[in-house]
Amino acid sequence: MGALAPPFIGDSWLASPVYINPNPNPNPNRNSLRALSFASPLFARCSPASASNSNSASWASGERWAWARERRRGGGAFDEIVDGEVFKYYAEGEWRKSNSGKSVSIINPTTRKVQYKVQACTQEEVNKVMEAAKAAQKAWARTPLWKRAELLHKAAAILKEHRAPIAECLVKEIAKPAKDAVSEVVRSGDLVSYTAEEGVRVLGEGKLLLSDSFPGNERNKYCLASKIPLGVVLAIPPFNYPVNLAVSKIAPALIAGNALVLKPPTQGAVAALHMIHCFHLAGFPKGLISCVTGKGSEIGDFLTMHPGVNCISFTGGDTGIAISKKAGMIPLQMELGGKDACIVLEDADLDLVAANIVKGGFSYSGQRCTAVKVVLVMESVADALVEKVNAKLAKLKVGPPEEDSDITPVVTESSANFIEGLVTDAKEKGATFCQEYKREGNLIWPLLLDHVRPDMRIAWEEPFGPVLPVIRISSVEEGIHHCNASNFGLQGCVFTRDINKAIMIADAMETGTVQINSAPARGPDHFPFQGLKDSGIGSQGITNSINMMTKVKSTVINLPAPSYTMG
Ligand SMILES: NC(=O)C1=CN([C@@H]2O[C@H](COP(=O)(O)OP(=O)(O)OC[C@H]3O[C@@H](n4cnc5c(N)ncnc54)[C@H](OP(=O)(O)O)[C@@H]3O)[C@@H](O)[C@H]2O)C=CC1
Ligand SMILES: O=C(O)[C@H](O)COP(=O)(O)O
Repeated sequence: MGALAPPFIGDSWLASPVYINPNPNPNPNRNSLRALSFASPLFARCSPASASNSNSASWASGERWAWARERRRGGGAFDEIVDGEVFKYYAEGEWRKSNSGKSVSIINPTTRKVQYKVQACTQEEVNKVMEAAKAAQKAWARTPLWKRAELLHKAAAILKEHRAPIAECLVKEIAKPAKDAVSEVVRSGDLVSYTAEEGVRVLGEGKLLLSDSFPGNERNKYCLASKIPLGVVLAIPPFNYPVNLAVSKIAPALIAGNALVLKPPTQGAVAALHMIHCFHLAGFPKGLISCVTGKGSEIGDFLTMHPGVNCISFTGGDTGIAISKKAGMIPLQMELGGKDACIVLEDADLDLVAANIVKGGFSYSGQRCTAVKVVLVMESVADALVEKVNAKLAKLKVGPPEEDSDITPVVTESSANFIEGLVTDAKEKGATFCQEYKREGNLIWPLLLDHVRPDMRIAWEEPFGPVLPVIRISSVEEGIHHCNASNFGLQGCVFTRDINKAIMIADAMETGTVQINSAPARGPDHFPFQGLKDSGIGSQGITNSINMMTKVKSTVINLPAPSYTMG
């Protein structure tokens, strides 16, 4: 392995490349991949030169200068979160190095080189964080609601102020297109502010129940029910929204009076650490918020089975199913995978459908749980729809995230290999390729697969990449049947001009949300967001998350004799 230069240490960083690799052929896997691809007639691959600048030396140096500019915009605010070449973890209000002496590397999906390193925290460090969280939570629960809200508003403002350096991390760690990366941070600030306001409303109210409304009772008991915190909330977000899906757990937990321990995804951890620093700068009490880093496969079980955890809010893949079996008797909020179906009827506005399929299926290269993941279109309009979608796909810009390309490299090489496996299976089983399959490293060109049949893996599995299957159906019932036969049930959508039909189809689809005449989406962030079946447990969205991170406490006033208030 080559020597790592500090990711950004003042001016000295400017002089050194992000990664100094003495090996002229640093990525042996890349050659083996290429050998594999050229061996197969299916795959026409681009040479490195033809791949939209993705690896060129000039781009690499331009990239470093842009990075340095962003760094300066951060104004040194983030200096204390990094030590040498490794980012610190956050515990008891401080940025610390792990005693493990080990780090975890974060690979830039575009360059496929080490971009950052984070601490590999130990079990002992997790124990300490949990103890501190428990102690801090007691005091926090006694902090007036308006003060909690005030701090959250402050954190939101700091987060938005530092959107540029945080967005830059998202670009480098998860290859999120530059504009989308900024949007993620701004959206996160808005989410935190909205949560503060909503929390004041939702948690500022309780319920009064009078006993004489239940048969056989007089009015001698008054029940006062209010919402109280759970204790320590463990938040585990996925790589695709490491900031937004972290704050969507952090803000509701905090406003409700809980302490919060964050385990960020490895890809996206540095963006998450920057975001946590914004909460630190806002002045939250020591120990209330912590962020422990390390591979989920190594510290995940220790965290999720820790006796100090009173609630887990998780977003990710099948890992969530395993967590739910091990977690014990604590509330769980799980948002897992999806195979979001798009049902297209004969009377649909095909231009609208095509625009939504391209945006819904291919934005962030299909790496969204709410991406359109299978199109179920009536045979009579299928040719016309496929033609319109293909015309739009041809206009997408494919390349590095720094250039704000529409299609950027997928998050890891193993993810790209998985996607390729689905494509190979579809090819072998006779799907029609509307475009040539192309791949350069982790970068996969957008691909529409027509005439997909249920015996193909892509009909059921989520690629989490820019590959979309089209299944032609001869009846609406066939489309609903395919949607409901999936083990997932996150979102779905239906396109028709007939609102009565749309509502009946929406009712019949076994998914947490159905969008009528638009692609699936989680936002706006205060809308309820939930998955049925293997897609999740519970519901998110700001109000639902606040409620989920509380429990109800009742105090009953027992009068010696019935008492009725007079008008
Ligand atoms: N429904 C939804 O809202 C969303 C669903 N997804 C789904 O997530 C998948 C892709 O995201 P991805 O991040 O790869 O998902 P993963 O399930 O692999 O990882 C999600 C998070 O869990 C952590 N983790 C891994 N192993 C464990 C463990 N044993 N215990 C506790 N935590 C663990 C990961 O950390 P580390 O990175 O260190 O491994 C990461 O922070 C897709 O299947 C997609 O459908 C993604 C986004 C949203
Ligand atoms: O994690 C995901 O993929 C999301 O929760 C989807 O959010 P979006 O619909 O806003 O992209």
